[in-house]
Amino acid sequence: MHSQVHAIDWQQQHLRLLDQRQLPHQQHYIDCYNAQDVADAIRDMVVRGAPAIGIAAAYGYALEALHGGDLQHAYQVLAESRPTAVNLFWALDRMVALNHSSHAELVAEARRIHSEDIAANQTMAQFGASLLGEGSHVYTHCNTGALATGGHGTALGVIRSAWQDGKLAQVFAGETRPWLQGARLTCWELMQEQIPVTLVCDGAAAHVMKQQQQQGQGIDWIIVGADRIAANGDVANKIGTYSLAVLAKHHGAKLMVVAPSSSFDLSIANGDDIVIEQRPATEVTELHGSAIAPSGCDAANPSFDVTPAELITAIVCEKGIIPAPSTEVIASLLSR
Ligand SMILES: CSC[C@@H](O)[C@@H](O)C(=O)COP(=O)(O)O
Repeated sequence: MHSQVHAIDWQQQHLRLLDQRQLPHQQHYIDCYNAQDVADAIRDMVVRGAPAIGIAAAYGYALEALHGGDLQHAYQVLAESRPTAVNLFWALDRMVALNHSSHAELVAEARRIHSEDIAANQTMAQFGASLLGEGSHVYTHCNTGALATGGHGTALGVIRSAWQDGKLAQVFAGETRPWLQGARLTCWELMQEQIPVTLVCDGAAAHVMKQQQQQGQGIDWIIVGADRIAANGDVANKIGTYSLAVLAKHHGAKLMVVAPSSSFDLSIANGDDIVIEQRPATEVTELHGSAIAPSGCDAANPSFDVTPAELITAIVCEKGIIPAPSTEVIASLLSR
């Protein structure tokens, strides 16, 4: 692993979370002592990114046990924090399965969920990087790095590993309105490792792709993460991913989705049944607490969208590469 920040730090009796709302300008930490503290941190975006949300929730559940709290209540508040990332429910279910265990065993399980995620990221990164050719131009969206996971990252893990393999010419990072995870977090992570990144405002993606193509330096791969992958390979990810998938088709770019097996939800046949989180309108109508839209303006703020499987070139998880995702291939790979 590299010198990446620790977004989630277990401190024996409490959980320390890097407050991602304040990045890149301040590295401020928030201490959580029970499940409610962790649920608040997830809902308020202190910790975000599907795998990181799952890991934090597992620690939140363990904290409640450690301090003799009500585990049913812990499950409930954590499960209600954010609806789309299935990793949250996957991690909580793993904890509940150990309900009659000691608090030490619950803490150990949370730590296992954390370390398994880091290992999965390393494996996926190698698989994903193997798909890239020399001198690749890639485009990513939101933040899928060390901050969004146990460490290393999913899509950003592939980008990190491809850079180490000498395969990358340039990374383009979409800013990702309204929380600006791309601008604030992805550019920060990449610049710390001197990986060449150009920040692109969301509305400029089509133009940048056309321009790169005209210059003979077209985007080879769009590489993104996932919050929930349905049985047929439809992928819910940060709002704007679907637009990029459509653009990729028009501009001859391939689309790679990188996510651990904990992001798959085989109980959902296709993406239509994935619950899309709607966040407050003020996140769109205000910037840093100042109004940018007329007072009383209505705003839609879906946090995620669903990209149909047919637009995805490959899904990469720690169990392998799924080219042209379909229900059959996904079921077969995940059962290994
Ligand atoms: C490895 S993170 C994968 C996804 O969780 C990521 O792309 C994303 O959409 C994060 O959304 P966020 O709202 O910041 O939690």
